[in-house]
Amino acid sequence: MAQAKIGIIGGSGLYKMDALQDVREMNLETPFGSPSDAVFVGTLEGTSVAFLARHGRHHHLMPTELPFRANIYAMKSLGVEYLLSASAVGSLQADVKPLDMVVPDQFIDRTRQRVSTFFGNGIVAHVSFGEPLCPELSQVLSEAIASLSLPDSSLHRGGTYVCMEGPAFSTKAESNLYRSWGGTIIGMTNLQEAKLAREAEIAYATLALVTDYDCWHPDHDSVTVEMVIQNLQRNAHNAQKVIRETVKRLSQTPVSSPAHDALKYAILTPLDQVPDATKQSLDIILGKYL
Ligand SMILES: CSC[C@H]1O[C@H](OP(=O)(O)O)[C@H](O)[C@@H]1O
Ligand SMILES: Nc1ncnc2[nH]cnc12
Repeated sequence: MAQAKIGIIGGSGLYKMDALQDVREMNLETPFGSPSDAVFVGTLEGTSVAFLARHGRHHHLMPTELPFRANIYAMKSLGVEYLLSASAVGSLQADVKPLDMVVPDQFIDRTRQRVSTFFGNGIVAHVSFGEPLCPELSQVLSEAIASLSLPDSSLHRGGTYVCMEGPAFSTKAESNLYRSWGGTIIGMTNLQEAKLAREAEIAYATLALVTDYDCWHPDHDSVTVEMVIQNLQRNAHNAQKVIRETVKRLSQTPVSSPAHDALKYAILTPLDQVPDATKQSLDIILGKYL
């Protein structure tokens, strides 16, 4: 039976959910290794949710080192159908200010060293990714933010999240290039999660918390970790409020997401041709098609 239909991945500055009650700490193993940390399953707004600190509770994992597959697989194994990511981002646009919140609807992938698929080893699948973030879940998240009327924080619905490799921040030339491409915000983590969540048929949406103007803005200092953490600390309480409100709304009115059937027409390899070991390691993801 599902332990939690809603999952939360907390990024920089969001290492635990304060309001989570009756918490169980679950140390999960997956065919793709261990997740970033234990998954905390508990009750939020009367609903069972699973929380994972993306970089570990002591922030010991770099973006490049994140066990993305294990993290998404662990969420899937708990029965998660909706996954909310809370992430720190830099702004690439003047009207997107530090402390604002963005619910992006697109990505540009500038990563170079990451595995972003569960497939291979005898099974080929190509999921649709034209709408990389779930529009329905993003809508619930946006409505939750808007309903809270947070002071000092504007909501931006839609926008392009540029996902870079890191760990060093961008050069000015890169930052300006991303601006010229129409990028709205920049971060280092969400693209792989969104792809893997899609392959695992989990609806995924991002609450992007703006912490800085990266390094392009002539009137603002270039991003530093200190700046990111300071602004996140100012915003952490609001982020938790938004997550609680989203969970409340989602549990009252669950949305149906195209992501929940993402594999229906995506798998090219006849399943009776897939090696047993591969079938076994993808059991939780392929289950309903086997
Ligand atoms: C601490 S600044 C850079 C760091 O913050 C963001 O992390 P997350 O997406 O997990 O909130 C960014 O992607 C970098 O990993
Ligand atoms: N400017 C920036 N670039 C990449 N990741 C970030 N996370 C927060 N601010 C960032």
